Amino acid sequence: MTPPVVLTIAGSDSGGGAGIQADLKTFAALGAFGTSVITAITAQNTLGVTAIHPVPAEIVAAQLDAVLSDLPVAAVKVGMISDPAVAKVIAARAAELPNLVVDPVLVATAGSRLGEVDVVGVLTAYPCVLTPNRHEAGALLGRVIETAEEMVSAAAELAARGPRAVVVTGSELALDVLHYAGETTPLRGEPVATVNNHGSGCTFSSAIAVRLAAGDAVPEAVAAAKEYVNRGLRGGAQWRLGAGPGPLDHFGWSV
Ligand SMILES: Nc1ncnc2c1ncn2[C@@H]1O[C@H](COP(=O)(O)OP(=O)(O)O)[C@@H](O)[C@H]1O
Ligand SMILES: Cc1ncc(COP(=O)(O)O)c(N)n1
Repeated sequence: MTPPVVLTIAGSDSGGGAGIQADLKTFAALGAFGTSVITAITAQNTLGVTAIHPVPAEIVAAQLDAVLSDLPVAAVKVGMISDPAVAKVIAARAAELPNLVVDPVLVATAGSRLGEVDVVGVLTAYPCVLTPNRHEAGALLGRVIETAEEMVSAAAELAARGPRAVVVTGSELALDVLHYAGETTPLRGEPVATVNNHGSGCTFSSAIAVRLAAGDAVPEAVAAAKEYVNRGLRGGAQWRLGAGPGPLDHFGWSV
């Protein structure tokens, strides 16, 4: 059977743990055929980002044309966008991007800045599934989001800007908050004791896109993605890949 096609529009992580590399592994692991539009090349490892080379907007547009004009894309995940012109290219074609999931990437796990609120904020107005972590939700709203109560109000406020759903993720708390169809629901997971969380947000948003492509409704897609990330974190918990926060076990090699 022909697999569903999912597209990631994101940055490359040379260390292989986050960005395009995490997205394509997630797509493959969950049974989707992955395509990619690269928005930036980062020189990155588990310790951090040492250089960023933005891909020119016209090359991003050409990649998008090449994929959309030929392949039956069923869902799209958007990650790192560092250039306002690239945000414009994506926004101009947002209506053609089915099952859009936007991860408003602002800062890498190791602390380097990967995006700006003004640029990323452009896409939060589209009917997407928006997946900020607490820090990103706080940056988008201009205040600190830390507690479960603050996550609940942040999810509802961000949803009022236009997304069809918002999931504010809680990293090591394993508690996420979903706002969908007018309701806010806390999603509790099993916390995994690990330092290896590089790429967890990328993996989460990509897994949501795959499940939406497969026909899941938003709450089911989010629940399945949460479970997939949890497995990946458990599998990679004992891995020693790099001196900083390492990647997830995308293929279940260790669980
Ligand atoms: N240590 C952990 N144990 C269990 N779940 C986790 C852990 N860290 C992250 N998650 C889950 O991973 C998903 C991605 O969220 P998060 O790590 O907050 O994204 P980001 O990488 O953007 O900070 C969420 O479902 C979150 O609950
Ligand atoms: C190219 C790129 N894109 C995104 C992230 C965020 O990673 P995380 O999933 O850990 O928030 C990253 N570190 N690098």
